[in-house]
Amino acid sequence: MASQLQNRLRSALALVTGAGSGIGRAVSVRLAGEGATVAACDLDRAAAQETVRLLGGPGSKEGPPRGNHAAFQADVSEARAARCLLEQVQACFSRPPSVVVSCAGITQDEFLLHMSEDDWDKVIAVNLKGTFLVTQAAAQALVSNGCRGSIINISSIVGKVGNMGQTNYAASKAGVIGLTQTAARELGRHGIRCNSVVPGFIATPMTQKVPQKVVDKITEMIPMGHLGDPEDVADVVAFLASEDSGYITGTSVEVTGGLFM
Ligand SMILES: CCCCCCCCCCCCC[C@@H](O)CC(=O)SCCNC(=O)CCNC(=O)[C@H](O)C(C)(C)COP(=O)(O)OP(=O)(O)OC[C@H]1O[C@@H](n2cnc3c(N)ncnc32)[C@H](O)[C@@H]1OP(=O)(O)O
Ligand SMILES: NC(=O)c1ccc[n+]([C@@H]2O[C@H](COP(=O)([O-])OP(=O)(O)OC[C@H]3O[C@@H](n4cnc5c(N)ncnc54)[C@H](O)[C@@H]3O)[C@@H](O)[C@H]2O)c1
Repeated sequence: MASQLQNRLRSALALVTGAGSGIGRAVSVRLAGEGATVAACDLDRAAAQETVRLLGGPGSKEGPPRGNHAAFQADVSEARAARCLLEQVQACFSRPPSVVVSCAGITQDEFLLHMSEDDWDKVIAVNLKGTFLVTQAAAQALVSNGCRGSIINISSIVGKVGNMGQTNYAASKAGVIGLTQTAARELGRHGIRCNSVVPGFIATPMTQKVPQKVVDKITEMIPMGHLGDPEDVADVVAFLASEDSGYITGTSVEVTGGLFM
């Protein structure tokens, strides 16, 4: 990483949900690499703790701790858990997170004709309601403390163009964009920016579940010819977290290799 970026986020406290895997872990590593203190949250406590270890946090084998990073366990789809998460982060660091990245997400893919109500409910609960709950709790904490901030919500290109087998997921990710745009309209006066990142096909455990024939079909459609890496998404998240994007809010930034440009 260029040296001038190594301290770009030195004063930031960043809450990252879904930090235990894939894009959320890459985001945590990148923000910490730019000087942020990271509150790594995941449904899977051990996975969040592993991310903190990778950051050189408490209990790290990566040499002396670099920063006071900390792991938190929460199910973002539960209102009480989301509120408690923000309370715990503020109690731990004596301030609200100035950067909030909602990466927590799931898929429960099935064709519309066969999709169960439970498949629908689970995906909406985590991907859309979970993003709402974390965004709301974080915004309440920032506004009540008179703090500025940057909220970054991870949507998907599927939320813009749809995808076979993903009526639930596509609806959730389209909703994330609308939620984030509305939050941007309401929170701008408080100095809180809200933006969506819209990844395409990124090589993570989530996409490892996709049938290979589908992966092959989609990959052929990508102008850059290959899946993206979680770090490609983290690059954009770090920009939106920083003052280098200080006049950007309400946008959705695609990270797709040109898929559906
Ligand atoms: C031609 C491609 C058009 C692409 C349009 C939009 C592409 C957007 C790509 C971006 C992806 C990134 C998403 C990101 O946010 C992270 C994720 O969400 S990762 C999960 C993505 N999930 C999927 O793409 C769904 C994959 N499909 C499945 O899991 C299964 O097919 C399932 C829906 C569970 C149904 O399983 P079942 O066993 O009942 O059927 P088959 O798997 O045998 O499929 C039947 C035929 O349908 C074709 N198919 C299935 N899914 C897709 C798909 N997404 N795009 C295109 N074609 C699909 C499959 O190939 C079979 O075709 P054939 O009979 O010719 O073999
Ligand atoms: N991988 C892709 O191609 C892709 C593309 C576009 C968008 N996205 C989105 O990016 C985000 C991260 O996806 P990924 O590919 O890294 O997936 P991943 O499965 O590797 O990571 C998702 C993480 O979220 C956590 N999580 C799940 N449910 C949770 C809950 N209720 N509360 C808290 N944490 C929870 C999981 O434990 C996991 O650690 C998701 O929102 C996903 O929809 C992924």
